[in-house]
Amino acid sequence: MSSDRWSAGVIPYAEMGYWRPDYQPKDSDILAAFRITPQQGVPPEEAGAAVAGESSTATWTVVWTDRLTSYENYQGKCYRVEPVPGQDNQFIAYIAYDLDLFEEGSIANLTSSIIGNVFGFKALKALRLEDMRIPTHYVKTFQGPAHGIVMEREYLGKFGRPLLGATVKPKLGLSARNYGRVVYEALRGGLDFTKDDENINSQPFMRWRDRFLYCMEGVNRAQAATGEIKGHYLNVTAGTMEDMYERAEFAKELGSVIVMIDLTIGYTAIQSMAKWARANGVLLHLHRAGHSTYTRQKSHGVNFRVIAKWMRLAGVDHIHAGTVVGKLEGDPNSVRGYYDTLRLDKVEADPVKGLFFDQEWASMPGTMPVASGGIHAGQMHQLLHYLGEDSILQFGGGTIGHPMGIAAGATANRVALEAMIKARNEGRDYLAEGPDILRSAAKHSRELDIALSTWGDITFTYESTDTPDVVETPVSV
Ligand SMILES: O=C(COP(=O)(O)O)[C@H](O)[C@H](O)COP(=O)(O)O
Ligand SMILES: [Mg+2]
Repeated sequence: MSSDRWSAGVIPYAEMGYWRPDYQPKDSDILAAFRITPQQGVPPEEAGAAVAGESSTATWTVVWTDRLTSYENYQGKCYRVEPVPGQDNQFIAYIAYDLDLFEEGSIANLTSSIIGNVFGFKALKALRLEDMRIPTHYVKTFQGPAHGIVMEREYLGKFGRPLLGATVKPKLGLSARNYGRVVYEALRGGLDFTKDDENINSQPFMRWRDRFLYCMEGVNRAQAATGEIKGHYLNVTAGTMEDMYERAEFAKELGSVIVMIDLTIGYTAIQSMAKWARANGVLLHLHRAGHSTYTRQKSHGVNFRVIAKWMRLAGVDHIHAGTVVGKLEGDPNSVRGYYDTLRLDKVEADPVKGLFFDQEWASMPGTMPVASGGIHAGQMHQLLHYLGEDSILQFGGGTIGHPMGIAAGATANRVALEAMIKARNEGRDYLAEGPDILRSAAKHSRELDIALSTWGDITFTYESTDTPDVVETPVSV
């Protein structure tokens, strides 16, 4: 390293040792891929070095106290910068961080480094964290999903098909008793779960305790009517940890198999609830409320695949991860990448799916991805094809908006799903034959017939904002 490093004043980050094209990342390093858009006149290597510096040890000027540390170990090292195909001023900067920089088992600590200050850097026009490689050394310091996909299926006694759910609508305003009726109708009609919406917490029109009581009455009656285990995601999101624990304890006391939290509660609160969920044998559902404020734009923010990784480490059993075909953002290839990240034990780097690194989960259980937002029974073949069997398909409007009522909406979804699973198990090309499979199932189900005639033509075909840079073949849905 040049002795100029110790000249007083401001010297480029690259010369301070944060640009290290010779560096070979270690197996135990935490790796990050950032999309950088430098300001005019800032060389990409300097921009990458600045991100490496500010997200690890550096400040804007030389400090003599570096000499009191083994600073070369603690420095983040930008080891590669590549131009993004088709973009004249975007680069992917790869940065390696030594494991020593991070506290074990803390998403808060990991993120305070990696996304702490760097996104406000004046020398960058925009910055996006595209992906991270979490070494197994660090994976093993996290609890991971409170129960995981396998255990959830065993608790529920439900195998071989996606699970079905519905978000109670309208989002706000129902009284506790009317709310409980929606839960009952949807569950007895054939769904496995119903769900509080992200913004249902404890408002004046329906306090949490009343909601919990009426929802659990609905769950219990539906279980008795169908002989199946049913659940309602009781949203315990609240202003303080104490309130969340109180609500979760009450949910458990009433026999709920699942509670729910919103991403807005913060990483530490999520990890605390995951610990609680494992200790108490209650499944933990996470709604990614708020994520699009920073995940959606391609040049700035944090890609959802990184949030998915952090949340699997943090320990949630369910996470909303996109539908491909529904009303909200979700490019098919990117969504495949998120689902792989959440479910597989070993995920291979794949630029088509936007996955920059191999990721080993070292037997950490999987998190169940939840598809929710503008989906309906007429899309069942596509949902099964894109999202696979270990997923939860959630139809809010697509259950509660059924002209024959809520239970009929639920039945339409269940019949459509079972017809599709049967076709798949018989080896049919269910994606191509999907509409026919649904139409013949509808001959025996008036509920499905009406669902198809009401929503069959509804599609949300808009261009995706967030797509991987390398696209296999354009997929039309
Ligand atoms: O209320 C809904 C869906 O309602 P509906 O089924 O009536 O459209 C969920 O909050 C969103 O799907 C969340 O989005 P995401 O799952 O993408 O985070
Ligand atoms: Mg919602």
